[in-house]
Amino acid sequence: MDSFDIFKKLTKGVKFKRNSTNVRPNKRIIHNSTNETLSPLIKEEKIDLDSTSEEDETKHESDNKTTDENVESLTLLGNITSDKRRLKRKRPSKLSEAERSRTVHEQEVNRTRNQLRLNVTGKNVPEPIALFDQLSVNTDLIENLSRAGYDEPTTVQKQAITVMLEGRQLLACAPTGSGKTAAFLVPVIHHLKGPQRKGFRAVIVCPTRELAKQTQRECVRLSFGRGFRIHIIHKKALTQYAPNSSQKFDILVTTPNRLCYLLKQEPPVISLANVEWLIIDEADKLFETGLNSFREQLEEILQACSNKNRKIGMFSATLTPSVGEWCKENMRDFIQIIVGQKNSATDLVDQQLLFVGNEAGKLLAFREIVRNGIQPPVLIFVQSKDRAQQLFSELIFDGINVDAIHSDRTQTQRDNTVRCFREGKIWVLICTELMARGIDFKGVNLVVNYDFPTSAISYIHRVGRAGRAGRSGKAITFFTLEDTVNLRTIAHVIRQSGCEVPEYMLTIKRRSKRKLKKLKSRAPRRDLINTTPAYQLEKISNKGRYVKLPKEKGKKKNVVINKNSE
Ligand SMILES: Nc1ncnc2c1ncn2[C@@H]1O[C@H](COP(=O)(O)OP(=O)(O)OP(=O)(O)O)[C@@H](O)[C@H]1O
Repeated sequence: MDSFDIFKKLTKGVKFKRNSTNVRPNKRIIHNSTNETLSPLIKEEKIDLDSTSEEDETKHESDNKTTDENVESLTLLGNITSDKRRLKRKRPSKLSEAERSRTVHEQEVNRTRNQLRLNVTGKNVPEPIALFDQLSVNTDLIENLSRAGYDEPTTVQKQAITVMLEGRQLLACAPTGSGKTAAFLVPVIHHLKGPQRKGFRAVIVCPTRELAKQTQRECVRLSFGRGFRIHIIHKKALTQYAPNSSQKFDILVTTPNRLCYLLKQEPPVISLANVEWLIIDEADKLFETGLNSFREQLEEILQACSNKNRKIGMFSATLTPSVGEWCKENMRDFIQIIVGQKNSATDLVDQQLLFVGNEAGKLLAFREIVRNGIQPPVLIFVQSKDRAQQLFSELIFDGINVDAIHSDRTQTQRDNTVRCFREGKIWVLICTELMARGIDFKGVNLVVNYDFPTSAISYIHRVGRAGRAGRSGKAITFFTLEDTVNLRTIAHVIRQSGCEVPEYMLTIKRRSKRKLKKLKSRAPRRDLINTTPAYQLEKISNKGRYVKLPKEKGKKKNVVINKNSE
């Protein structure tokens, strides 16, 4: 007779009240006291706790009957113990062979998703692919991908393409530079098949014109041979639009403002009635506070896309709750994909925070970086167009091949600057937040946050201009005492992406939400970027903009002025 049998005899006829609430408090105490000799009842509770999480407690209580058969070791009558393992009686499986192999397959798919750090939510999510060849699309599309140098799909492409190919609506969040553009273009091109002269059948909305142009280029490249007419609304053409203008086009890539301008005309001069796919790129940017009107614009665009089979795809490297809420309200049965950790910076960029003391320290620090040698192309982010202009005036006198891009420059100037930077004619490009989102400059080696970003989201996108398509890069972020409000948050983002930050930064007192919100909407006031002595400056506006007085003849420095961009 073993201890279990003794236990059974001793407790014959006794009923244990498992649902009794006065047993519960014991659980926590017992969980921590491993070496105590406990009564069978209490010990049983201990084992139960070890094998479950708190969430499972309800389920667990109903399962108690089977668990007491699993008791591994019982302490009875002092030291009499039994270590006999009583095996759980197996119930004959009711699963059919087909069901069993389906379950095994589902487990394998889940394992693959875990390995890819792919988190999906939604009903009946299609499987991710491993190779482009596995896609059920025409071979010309695969050839175009291969011609673009895309040998293997990136993680977001592996899952998002299959989801959209099945006609499912999608909200996708994947790191900067991870190929989200092709992830939505491939299924859109597949669904549209070829030109039909039915007017726009796909609309892609981007926050800036630069990004819209880049997306249009990628669309042309990936749809090569299909003969699609891919359109961007040009400023000049805004006045020339007529209701039939858009009939000959298939795909529209646009900013929300221009599209809504045309939709608002009486009667509307653009028709979106045949749109099958509406893609919102950099979705959270368009939902940012301050750009509230985009919600209204989106309503307008949605109403204009009156085709009842219209599908929506939302993409970004960062997501805010408002985007998720909007999707729940407006996208029936959508699937959500998150690659890696939500709202994190790319781990391909080596990130560093540099204390520079004050404004003057920033210029010194940047000059030091240049003295130590930089590998172009380099992007420098400042917080305003005025500061972009001020920094440009300083660096141009250092003989650096530099240019600046911001919203005060004409569209032609902006286009030329981007082209010259892409072609390597400009080495250092000073920019504002305008260029932080989506812009894909090949091989940016260094991003300098000259002015501290006003939010973690802004930081993630700025830094993400380097380290794209699997390449590595570097980011240096200057900070002064004025920037400590946001320092802790950004230090955490840097640490999360695997880079080192001093311990004290992670423990700086958390700032109030109100302060962080205020900072997000308005960057701090900063001293002018200027090393020219005051006597050489003449104030020209009450906005704090200055011009340099002409230098005396013969004293001019040897300067490389970039004429390409003009
Ligand atoms: N499968 C692939 N293989 C190799 N390169 C790729 C692949 N897919 C995309 N790329 C390249 O990766 C770069 C980044 O792609 P893309 O601009 O689409 O990134 P993104 O995820 O949209 O970034 P962001 O969040 O900054 O907008 C581009 O240069 C693109 O050509």
